[in-house]
Amino acid sequence: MLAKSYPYYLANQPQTSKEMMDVLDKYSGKVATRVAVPDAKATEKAIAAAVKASGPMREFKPWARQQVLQHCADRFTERREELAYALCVEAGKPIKDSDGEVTRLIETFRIAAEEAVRVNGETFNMELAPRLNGYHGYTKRVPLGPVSFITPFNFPLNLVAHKVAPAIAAGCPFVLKPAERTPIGALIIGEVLAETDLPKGAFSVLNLDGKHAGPLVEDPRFKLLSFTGSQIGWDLKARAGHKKVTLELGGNAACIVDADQGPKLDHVIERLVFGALYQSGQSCISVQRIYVHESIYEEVKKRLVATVKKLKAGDPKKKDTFLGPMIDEAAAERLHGWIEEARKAGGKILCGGKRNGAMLEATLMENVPTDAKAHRLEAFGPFALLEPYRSFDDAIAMVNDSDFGLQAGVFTDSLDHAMRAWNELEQGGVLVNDVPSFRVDNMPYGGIKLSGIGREGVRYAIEDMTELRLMVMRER
Ligand SMILES: NC(=O)c1ccc[n+]([C@@H]2O[C@H](COP(=O)([O-])OP(=O)(O)OC[C@H]3O[C@@H](n4cnc5c(N)ncnc54)[C@H](O)[C@@H]3O)[C@@H](O)[C@H]2O)c1
Repeated sequence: MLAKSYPYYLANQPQTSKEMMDVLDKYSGKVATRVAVPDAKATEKAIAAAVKASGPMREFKPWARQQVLQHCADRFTERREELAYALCVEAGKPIKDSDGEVTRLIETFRIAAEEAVRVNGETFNMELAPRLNGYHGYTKRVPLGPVSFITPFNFPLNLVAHKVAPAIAAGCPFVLKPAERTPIGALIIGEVLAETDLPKGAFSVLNLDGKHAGPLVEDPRFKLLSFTGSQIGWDLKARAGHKKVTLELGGNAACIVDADQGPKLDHVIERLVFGALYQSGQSCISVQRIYVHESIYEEVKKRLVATVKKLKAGDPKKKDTFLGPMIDEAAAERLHGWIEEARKAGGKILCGGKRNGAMLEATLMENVPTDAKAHRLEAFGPFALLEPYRSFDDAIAMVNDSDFGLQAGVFTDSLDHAMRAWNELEQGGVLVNDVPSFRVDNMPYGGIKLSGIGREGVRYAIEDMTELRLMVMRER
């Protein structure tokens, strides 16, 4: 069950407001609950409180940060069902996947609890020449200070966790603006954080829409803006002034299926279907382009289509639903338009292609021209295209023919091809024998090209939220 309404959080405290925002059940389209919306004064108070909390957060020692993070992980475990249900309703995410996301929320906080006591510097030798005898160098990592976070709709818990948990581990006060279509996950995280003894002002969770989030981007009192979302991130970076900016943006991830899969093809098909269609393809590392060696192309195509046609679509609250709705009708309409455009330009629909409101059928296509939107832009929906390739050189070139570079996958038993993929694919990460849609929460995760700058994954986010401070000591 969801609460009737949810407060926002200002300087660790729940707040009501005259202005309320509806949150829709994404499957039924009905109002599921309402959230309190802060005004401009509250945003200013949240920033001032974060500035004031910088000192106390710095002094809030690693063991105390660890305890807070552990408490959160324990409370999320106790509230697992409620969290999964909230996600299922607010994001239309199938309940099994929602439960999986709660697991990742818990894991991310547990990883951060471990990392909180491992934020180390180094000792280095400065005696490089006789004139430097007796000099020693030491570094430690110090928190940056107040940081601002903006998160997208598609992982309302885990992408919030990837900012909030490292911030606590690093000792940075933060102001978070969750996606306005899916704020509930972040607000339950806020409710749990409010139970802890984090210093006053250490966190605020503000239910703002993009138009009212300007101060989180522009205010110079923030030392870092960490943004996950669409290409709008680049505009925000241009407005962010001198602060550090990390951007986790989208992609049109590709996967290569090399020749000679033999009996392993069963696993390849299962992973490709998952990678392309899991949570209706609304993942930044969803498989959008599948390049298959020509010797097995027809077989892979036949088996993919047969598997996709069996997937259960519909109510995300039902346990056996694989494919739920897209986030809203406009998103489904947009991708449906791209599919139609690709079809008219010579692409062939292998399965799916029809839309009913926010429900878009799982769609596979081939012969999609490389300049079609469905090929070049981020589909961010239940869609993938297939193309055969002749040589591994061709496959690498096809994957790299993209403005994005988040993750790519390659199924191969050839060590040479695996190494070539790792060396030559222009990506933040290369998955060998799995789909690019794979992520574990301690790995460095992020992209190049239009997919962003910086890496998340708890330890890497902590690096972004701290800076090195050097001490040089001379013996005398
Ligand atoms: N690389 C990653 O880790 C990753 C993970 C998940 C999603 N994504 C990307 O996120 C996108 C989907 O999410 P979305 O539709 O919520 O993205 P979005 O860019 O529309 O919204 C993301 C967030 O930015 C806010 N926002 C929008 N305009 C703003 C403005 N002018 N000023 C301040 N904030 C503003 C939104 O309110 C929301 O909170 C996809 O492109 C997806 O690939 C990337």
